[in-house]
Amino acid sequence: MSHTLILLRHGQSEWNEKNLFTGWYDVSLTEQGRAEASRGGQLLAEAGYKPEVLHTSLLTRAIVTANLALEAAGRSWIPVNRDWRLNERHYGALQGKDKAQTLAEFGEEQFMEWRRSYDTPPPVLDDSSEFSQINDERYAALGDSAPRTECLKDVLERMLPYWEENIKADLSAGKTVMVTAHGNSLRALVKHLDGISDEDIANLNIPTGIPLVYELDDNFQPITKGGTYLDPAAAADAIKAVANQGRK
Ligand SMILES: O=C(O)[C@@H](CO)OP(=O)(O)O
Repeated sequence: MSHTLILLRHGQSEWNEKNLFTGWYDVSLTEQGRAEASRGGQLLAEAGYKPEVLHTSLLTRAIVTANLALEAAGRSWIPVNRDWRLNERHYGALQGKDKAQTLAEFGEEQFMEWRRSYDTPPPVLDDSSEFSQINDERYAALGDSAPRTECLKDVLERMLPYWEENIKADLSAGKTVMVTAHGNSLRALVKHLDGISDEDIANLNIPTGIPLVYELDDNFQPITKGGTYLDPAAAADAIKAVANQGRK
């Protein structure tokens, strides 16, 4: 039996538009982001996909994207699970910083190390920062283990238990699963699914608002490596734009 997994990165957020490192900071979608989310749902409906259960992060931009996409697909009624393990990577002390300014200040190598290396986290974010989530009630259960910065490896390690215990369980039950999450939490999941090396994952970028569909075999291995974007031409352009963020 094959399994259908739909990955959807949230639509353009207010801080994507402003070119700021976002991480766990909770921002809303722009009008463009809302339109991308609805179009993502239309693409699903046109291709005949019917999500039966939704998993999202605890961040508004993913939640609103899922709501808009499911509404457009006529599937607003499906059960929902939300978990911090699907959150964007905590961007540490870079949260709230301008990407172009950070590139200019620290140079290409350090900038890319922080953005795309597998195992180098940015400096930790101080709990007293206006960009900290340390007193946010939605993470209260994490206590002192709540992250103050994360590299992609950290994201993979905290996301995998959720994949194993929650998402795979729904897929095993024969459900079409939609996961609405973030650039880096989805990069971590795709790295795991496609077996991408620690080096090569630096070159993988995920566009906003375009569904990426994986058909998985009995062993949860992708039948088509890399999955299938429902609008491949738009995805290719948007992937380039994400890769080039921070550059004029
Ligand atoms: O700022 C962020 O949280 C992420 C996603 O928007 O950015 P980047 O693509 O630079 O990892």
